[in-house]
Amino acid sequence: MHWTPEHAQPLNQWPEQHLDVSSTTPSPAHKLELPPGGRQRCHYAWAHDDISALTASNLLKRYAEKYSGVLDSPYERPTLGGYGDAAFLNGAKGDPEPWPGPETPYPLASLHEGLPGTKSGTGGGSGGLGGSPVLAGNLPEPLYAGNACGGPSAAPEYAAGYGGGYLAPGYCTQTGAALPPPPPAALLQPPPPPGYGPSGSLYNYPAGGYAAQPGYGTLPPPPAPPPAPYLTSGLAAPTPLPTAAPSRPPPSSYGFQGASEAGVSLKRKAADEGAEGRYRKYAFEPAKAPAADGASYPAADNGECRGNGFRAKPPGAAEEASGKYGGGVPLKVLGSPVYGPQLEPFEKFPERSPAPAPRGAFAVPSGEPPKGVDPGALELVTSKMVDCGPPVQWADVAGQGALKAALEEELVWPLLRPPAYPGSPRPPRTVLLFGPRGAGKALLGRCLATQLGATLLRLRGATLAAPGSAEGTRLLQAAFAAARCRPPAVLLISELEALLSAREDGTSAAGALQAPLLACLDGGCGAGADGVLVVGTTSRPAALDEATRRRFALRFYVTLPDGPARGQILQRALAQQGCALSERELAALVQGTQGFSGGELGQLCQQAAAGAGLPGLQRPLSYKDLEAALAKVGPRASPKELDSFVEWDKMYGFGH
Ligand SMILES: Nc1ncnc2c1ncn2[C@@H]1O[C@H](COP(=O)(O)OP(=O)(O)OP(=O)(O)O)[C@@H](O)[C@H]1O
Ligand SMILES: [Mg+2]
Repeated sequence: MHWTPEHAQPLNQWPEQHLDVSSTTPSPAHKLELPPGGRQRCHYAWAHDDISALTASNLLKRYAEKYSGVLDSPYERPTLGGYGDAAFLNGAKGDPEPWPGPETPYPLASLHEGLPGTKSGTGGGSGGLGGSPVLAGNLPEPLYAGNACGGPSAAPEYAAGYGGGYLAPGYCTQTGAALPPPPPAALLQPPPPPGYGPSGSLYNYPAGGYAAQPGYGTLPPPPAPPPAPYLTSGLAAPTPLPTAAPSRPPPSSYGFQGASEAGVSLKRKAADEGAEGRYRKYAFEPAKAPAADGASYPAADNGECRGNGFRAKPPGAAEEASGKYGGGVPLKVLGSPVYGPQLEPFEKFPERSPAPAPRGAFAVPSGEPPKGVDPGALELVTSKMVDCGPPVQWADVAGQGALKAALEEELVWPLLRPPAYPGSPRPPRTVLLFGPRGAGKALLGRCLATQLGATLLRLRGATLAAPGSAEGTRLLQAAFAAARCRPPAVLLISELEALLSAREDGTSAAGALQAPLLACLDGGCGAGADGVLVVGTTSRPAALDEATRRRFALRFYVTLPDGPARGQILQRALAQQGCALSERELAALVQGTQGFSGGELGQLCQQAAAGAGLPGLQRPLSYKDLEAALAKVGPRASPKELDSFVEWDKMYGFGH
């Protein structure tokens, strides 16, 4: 090829032209244009194709020697820029200075990274010699094998070394005269020294890539990286970090109130690491198989039910715990040893323990029905209000990573641990969970009971305050008393706001319930006793007056589920209906259910099933059914309402 005036391009356009390395003589028409900053020496390679066979052979020999020298040198080499001929790749020869032009110098990676077959296979093909985009971007592709543009293949002798691995895609537009063929690949890439076998791998990736993570949003496993032939087989390859979550350090004290905001927020951030981080146990677990009888909750069996999802066994019946509870440990010695003596078969009012448990532990036995409590109401509470649902683990609550971590750190741990020293601060016994309806407040209350190994008693504010319910006060007091009789106990009062504000028409007993509630929260009905945790939930925190608000030592905002959490809740709900959506359909559904609470997502699935005529219809639920249901079920919480939660949280919440 002869030089033509079309090569007389300004320097800044020069990289658009192709480059021949067969000559070191600059063309007279290649005017030197000094970029800003000045460049003292600059030579251009000049293309021509009329060199003799002898010259060509000499050139080939020269470059072969040069590059075989490079390849034979130790692995830790400087970048090409350090070599005398670094500019070979940038179009200028013998200039070791970085390119001082207006653009930043082209990054020159280590030559090893650019060589075909090394680990830099992810650079979109631009990781060729030195990874120089100039070179890669201007080589006329038709010369090289592996040309995605369909150009003629390279001469067979170059195909192996120039397999197109370093050609970035998109060079099809370069149809100019071809460069002289590059030197044979065999010369540029001598056989690796012994031990540098192509099978050597830099990282311990599994051959087939990593398995997809369970749960929503599973992505296809990442492709295994290309082999790294430059590692000797004897070299110890870096090992991926261990996947087991490190054990969490115990809290240094019970001073939850004094925890600094910064420290708390850092802990919360760590909690958001979800399944991959140290809070792995908070990861949502796939749907559990429904009970054999179809009931989601085992039938209440008051003789055995402790209200925390666990059934106490007769003495001596050692039930092997599942892996979750520590293999080989009988189920009845759950969690902290503090609960060992209490996790015995429940009797209605167990005898007071002769040896009182240490003060401050959550499980101080009492067992005596308090005086002044209506026995009938107590009996009613005991038989009707003890929740015998299945245990709820942290992983059963989708999302809410930071909140779950906060509850565990601020509530569960302090309650489970004995006091650090006599007179140390008493752990909190009251917590308020507020947030939109169906956000999972009650679910978290049940989870707390499970974590504490506690009996769960449930009260609904709206039921107690129902018009005509003169029993409200008696039931409320009895519930507190019953909780005290069955320590450790969690008393879950949902719709708390219903107990507080009397209706204007006077049909509600709500106003009358506020005083007994406050008295009970102050410990008058046993709530202050060790071993009872009161969990109040409300979707109208603004309705709480200051007196009530102050009674709750901790106040947490339960937010609506985010996208991944919605996906998990949906997947779980749909799996129970035998419906499996594709990933795309699920993603679309998650997108379409923004602002839905967990409860509303459950309603959506039920509506879809009802709309499709299930369960009579013998086909699985489809995406279309869900789309149709979306027209009927929507989010109830308005943006304004959500803003008010955020505001309230800022003012009175614990700010997890
Ligand atoms: N994060 C979640 N993960 C899994 N299920 C959830 C989640 N949030 C809500 N749900 C499900 O949604 C339903 C309603 O939840 P829950 O009763 O706990 O809401 P709530 O906040 O107490 O509502 P309300 O204010 O009406 O009392 C339950 O079936 C619960 O299992
Ligand atoms: Mg609720």
